Amino acid sequence: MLASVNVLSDMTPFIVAIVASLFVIDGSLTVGSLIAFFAYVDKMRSPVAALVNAYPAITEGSVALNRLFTFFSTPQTIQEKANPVILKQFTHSIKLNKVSFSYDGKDESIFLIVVLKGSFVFAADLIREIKGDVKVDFISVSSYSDQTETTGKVKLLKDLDTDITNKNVVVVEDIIDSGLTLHFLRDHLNMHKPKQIKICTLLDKPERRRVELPVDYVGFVIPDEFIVGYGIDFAQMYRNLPYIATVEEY
Ligand SMILES: O=P(O)(O)OC[C@H]1O[C@H](OP(=O)(O)OP(=O)(O)O)[C@H](O)[C@@H]1O
Ligand code: HPA
Repeated sequence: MLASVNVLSDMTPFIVAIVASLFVIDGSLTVGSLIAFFAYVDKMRSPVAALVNAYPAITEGSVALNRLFTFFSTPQTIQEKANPVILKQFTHSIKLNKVSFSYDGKDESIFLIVVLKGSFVFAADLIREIKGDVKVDFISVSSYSDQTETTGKVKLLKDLDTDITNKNVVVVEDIIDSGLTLHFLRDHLNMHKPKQIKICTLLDKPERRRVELPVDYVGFVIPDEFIVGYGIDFAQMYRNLPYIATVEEY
């Protein structure tokens, strides 16, 4: 439609020139009138051409407006409580002591694989307590979306950058809940043929386990509560809390 209007508008001067020339030959139109008419036609054509050229910008604008309306009319998925409790300032801190990992009793160098995002605070504290050779890489997975229940689908967002073939790997997790994340990760990492994989987690919630998963190093076994703080989130919030807290009523 737009193209045909454009073509028609471009062809107008030619059509007018041909028809008017025939009138001039015929004697029913003077050359002066033809020139004046030609000038008028061009003036009428310009606004139509400008409108046609502006059409893509108008369409883009209406799509953008539509998106804005959709954004403003989307209901909030996380409802704030009417009277939220303000958390008091905590003075406690988390301190890791006497950290060591062993592989078949041998003192070999290790390769830490930090599972983003939740483990970044724990891993930062952990790695500074490790004596001896240690290398680190990051892998990013997600399965909780903005809710307190796993979606059951683990999405790999970022793979390792380094080759771990024949390496002594320690996977560093913040929390193990259903176990689905580490189950997926263990299978994924095994494809790279490491020498051994050990699993280290700050928190373990065994009551919620959906799959069997041997865990080698556990900081704390915790009850079935939703945890936030120290890198751990609820809908991407609260990772900055310097302590570990539980979310009520979920
Ligand atoms: O044992 P699971 O039930 O699988 O749960 C554990 C996983 O859930 C959290 O990650 P999340 O998907 O929330 O991503 P995040 O680390 O980026 O917060 C947490 O950091 C673990 O990786
Ligand atoms: N808190 C935050 N993220 C989580 C949890 C939790 O208790 N369990 C699994 N992912």
